[in-house]
Amino acid sequence: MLDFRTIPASKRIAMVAHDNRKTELLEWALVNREALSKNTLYGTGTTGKLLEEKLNQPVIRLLSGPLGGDQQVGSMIAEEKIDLLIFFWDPMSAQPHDPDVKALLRLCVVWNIPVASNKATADFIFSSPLMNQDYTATQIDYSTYLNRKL
Ligand SMILES: O=C(CO)COP(=O)(O)O
Repeated sequence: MLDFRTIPASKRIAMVAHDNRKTELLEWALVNREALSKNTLYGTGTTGKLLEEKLNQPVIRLLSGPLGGDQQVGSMIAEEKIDLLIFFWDPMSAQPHDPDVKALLRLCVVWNIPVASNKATADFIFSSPLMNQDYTATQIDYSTYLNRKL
């Protein structure tokens, strides 16, 4: 259940792509340039730089993924500073920072953050009426889980 609260309709969107999927993300971003321009964009180092050039829109740049960028995005999610993640990760190649990628995707589940890993999902999210509403993805209630008997 979504909780309609304080976050304005403009979303704080983190955008990340592995090297083999950067072109795909840039293509999607260009097609959706107008919708993206209504939001605040964050990106890992290289992805952020390429997006800024392509969109001619400021992208707040974090570190490159292998240097800690994924962890920075995860930390922002845990601090409720990111509303939505578009992460085109590479399903065909191992990354040196695979544990960071997994940790980021895990935190998205913990904090109930919508994640797009491909164009189809990104399109579904961007065409959702929820994009124009004030909502915050609230943390799943883990109290039962945490109180469980071991
Ligand atoms: O490696 C990444 C995500 O795991 C992305 O990092 P860059 O945007 O710096 O290429």
